[in-house]
Amino acid sequence: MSPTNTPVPVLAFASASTYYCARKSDLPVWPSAPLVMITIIGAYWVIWRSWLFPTYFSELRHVPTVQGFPLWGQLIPIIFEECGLPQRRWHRQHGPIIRYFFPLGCERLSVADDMAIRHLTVKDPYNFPKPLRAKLWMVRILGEGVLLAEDVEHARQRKTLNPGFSISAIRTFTPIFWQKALLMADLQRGEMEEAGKSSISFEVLEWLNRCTLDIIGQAGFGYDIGSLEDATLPIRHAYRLVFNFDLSSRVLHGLQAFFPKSKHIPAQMNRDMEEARRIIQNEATTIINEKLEEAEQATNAKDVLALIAQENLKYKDKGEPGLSFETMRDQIMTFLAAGHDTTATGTAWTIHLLSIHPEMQDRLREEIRRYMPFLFDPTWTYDRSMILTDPDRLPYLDNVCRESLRYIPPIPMTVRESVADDVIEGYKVPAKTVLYMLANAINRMEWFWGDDADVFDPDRWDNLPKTVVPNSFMTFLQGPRGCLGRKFAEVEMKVLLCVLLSRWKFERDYTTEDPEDWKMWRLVLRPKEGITVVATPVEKSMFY
Ligand code: HEM
Repeated sequence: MSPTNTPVPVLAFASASTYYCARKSDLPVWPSAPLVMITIIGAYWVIWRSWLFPTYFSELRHVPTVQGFPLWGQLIPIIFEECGLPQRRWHRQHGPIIRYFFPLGCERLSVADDMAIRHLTVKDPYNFPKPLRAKLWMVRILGEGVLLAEDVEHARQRKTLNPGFSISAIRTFTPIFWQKALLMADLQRGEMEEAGKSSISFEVLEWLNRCTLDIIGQAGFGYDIGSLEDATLPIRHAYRLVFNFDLSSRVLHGLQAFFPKSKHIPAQMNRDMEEARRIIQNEATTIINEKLEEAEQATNAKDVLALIAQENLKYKDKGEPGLSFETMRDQIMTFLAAGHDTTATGTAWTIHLLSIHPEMQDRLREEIRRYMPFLFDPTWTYDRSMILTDPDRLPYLDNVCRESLRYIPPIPMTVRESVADDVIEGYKVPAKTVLYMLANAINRMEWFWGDDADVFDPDRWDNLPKTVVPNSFMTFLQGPRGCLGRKFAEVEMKVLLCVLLSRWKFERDYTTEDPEDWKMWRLVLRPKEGITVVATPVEKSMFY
C-alpha cells in the first residue's frame, strides 16, 4: 500500500462520519462536511505517515532505523551538518545498512556494507539510476552527458569515451598537467614578487580551480581556456556563481531537491544558476565551433572531443544523422564541470591537510626532492620526453593522495533510486526506494578501516587491515558508473602537488577560519571560504 494514497476505507469512514456529524449537530452539510472530512483525512494521514506506515506496513520496516519522528525526519542534522556526517554517526550506532527519514515520512536508506554496495554499483547498477529530481538539479550545470545518461545510452557513451581515459591516453595528457602546473607556480611567484614580500597568503582552491579548468580544456578538447592568465574570465565567474553559499541560496538549493519547479522563483540564486548555465553553454558552443573540425581530422587523437567527433563521423558514414549539436555540447559541459572542480578540491584539501601536518609535508617534499631533484633547480625547464617526471614512482606521494581522498572525499555522496523491487542483503527494497552511498561515511567506517578510521594517516596505506576492500574507498564510486576520470585525476593531482611542494612551504593561515569547520556540499564538498594558506618559497634561489 502506497503511503501517499489514502486508503479507500479511510475515505469511506471520513465521508460517513462527516455526514453523521453534520446531521447529528444540525449543521449545514456545506461547509461543515468538507471541513470535518479534511480534518479526518489529515489526522489519518499524519498517523499513517508518522507511525502506522513506517512501523507496520513499510517493506523497509526491518531495516535498522534512526530514532526520530518520521514526519519531519532527520532533516535538521542533514541540512545543518556536513554532508555525510550524520550518516557516519548513525552507521556507527545502527550498522552498515540503515533507514532514516526525510520530511513527511519519506524513507531513505544509506548503505555502508560491502555486499550491498557491490549490489548497487556492480551487480545491478541500472536498476539503481540517479533519481530524476537529483538530475534536474544537476543538468543545468552538467548538461545531459555521460554522468546523467542511464542504461543503454549510458553504456554506449561510456564505450565511446573509455579510450580517452586509458593509461596510454593519460600519458599523452601528462605533459599538459606539468605545463599548466608550472605556469600556475610561476604566476604565484609573480604575485609574491609584486607584493615585495618573503611569503604570501593565497587562496589555493581558486588557483587550483583555474589550473584544472585550463588542464581539462587543453587535455579534453585541445582548447586553451586561459583562466590561469586571466582570473576574470566569464567561465570562472560561472562556476563561482554555482558555489554561492549564502543562506538564501542554500535554502533554495535544498528546496529544489524536493520541488524542481522552484527553479522558476525569481530569486537571486535562480538568476545566478541561469547565468552560470548560459556562460557554460556558450563556452561549450565555442569549443565545438572552434575545435570540432580539427578534432575530426585528428583520427588518432584520444581527447574527449576527438572521440565524440569520431563517433559522429561513424554515424554519418553509415548515412545516419550523427550526434546532435546539443548532445556534443552537453558532453563538453559534463567534462568541463566533472573534470576540474573535483580534482581542484581534492588537491586543495590535501594542501590544507599538509599545512596542519608539517612533518608529513616535509617528508613528502624530501621524497619529491629525491625522485625529481630537477624540480628544485631554478634553471630547469620541462621536457616532455623525461621519464623521470612520472609521478606514479613516488610511494609516499601515492599514500598522501589516497589518504587525503579517503579522509575528505571531494564528492561526499551519491544518490540512487530503485526502478524495480529488489533484495539487498536480505532486506526487500521496493521500487522507488531512494538509497545513498555516502563516501564521507563509508571511507571512515571502523569495520573497514579499523579503530583509527578518523585519523589522517598516509602510512596506513602501507599496511592496510584485511577488512579493507575496494568498496571501503568510495571516493570515485565503483563499477560501470564509477568515475571515468579516476586515473586522469590521480595523475593530475600528483603533478600539481609535486610542483606546488617543490616551490612552496605551506602553513595554515590562522587569520582565516578553519576550512574544516564548514564544508559545504554543492556537487563537491568544499570549504565555504576556500582554503587560504601562507606560502613561503622552499628555495630562495627559485625566486629571483
Ligand atoms: C579527485 C577527483 C575526482 C573525484 C573525487 C571524482 C569522483 C567521481 C564520482 C564519485 C563519480 C560518480 C558520481 C555519481 O554517479 O554519483 C564520478 C563520475 C564521473 N567522473 Fe569523476 N571524479 C574526479 C575527477 C574526474 C575527472 C578529472 C574527470 C574527467 C576528466 C571525471 C569524469 C567523470 C565522469 C565522466 C563521470 C561519470 C561516469 C559515469 O557515470 O559513467 N572525474 N566521479
